[in-house]
Amino acid sequence: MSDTSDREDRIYRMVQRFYELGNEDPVLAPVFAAAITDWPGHFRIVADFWSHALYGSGRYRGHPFPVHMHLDFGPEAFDAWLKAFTQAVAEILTPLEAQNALGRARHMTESFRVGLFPFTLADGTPSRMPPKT
Ligand code: HEM
Repeated sequence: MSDTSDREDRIYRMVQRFYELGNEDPVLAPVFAAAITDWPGHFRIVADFWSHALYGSGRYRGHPFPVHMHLDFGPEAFDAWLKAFTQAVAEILTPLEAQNALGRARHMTESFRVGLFPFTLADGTPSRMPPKT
C-alpha cells in the first residue's frame, strides 16, 4: 500500500472507531442516531474532513459549523465528543497525527461552544438562549 492510501485507511478507521465509542456514550448516541442515517456516507465525509485537516488533501470542502446548528444537543456533549475522539485518535492514528487532530478538535469544539451557546445562565451554564429577565 502507498503511504497515501495507508494514511487514508487509518483516518477512515479512526472515524469508524470514534463513532463506535460515541455510540456507546449516553449523551452522544441519541444525537448521532437522530441525524445520521447513511453511516458509511457519513464516515466518508468525516474521514475526508480529517484527511483535509491533517494533510490538506482537498478532499473536504464543506462547512461543519452550519451542519451542527440544527442538532439537538447540550453543552455537555462537547466533553463526551472530545473523550471519544481522544481515545479513537490515540488508538489508531500515529502519535503526530493524533496530536494534530486533537489540537484541531479542541479548537473546533471551543468555536462550536461559543458559536452555538453564546449566552451564560446565572448558574454559569452555557446556553443557546439569553437568560430570562
Ligand atoms: C458536541 C459535539 C458534536 C456533536 C454532538 C456532533 C454531531 C454531529 C452529527 C450528528 C453530524 C451529522 C449531521 C448531519 O449530517 O445532519 C455531524 C457532522 C459533522 N461533524 Fe460533528 N459533532 C460534534 C462536534 C464536532 C467537532 C468538534 C468536529 C470537528 C472537529 C465535528 C466534525 C463534523 C464534520 C466534519 C461533520 C460533517 C459535516 C458535513 O456534512 O459537511 N463535529 N456532527
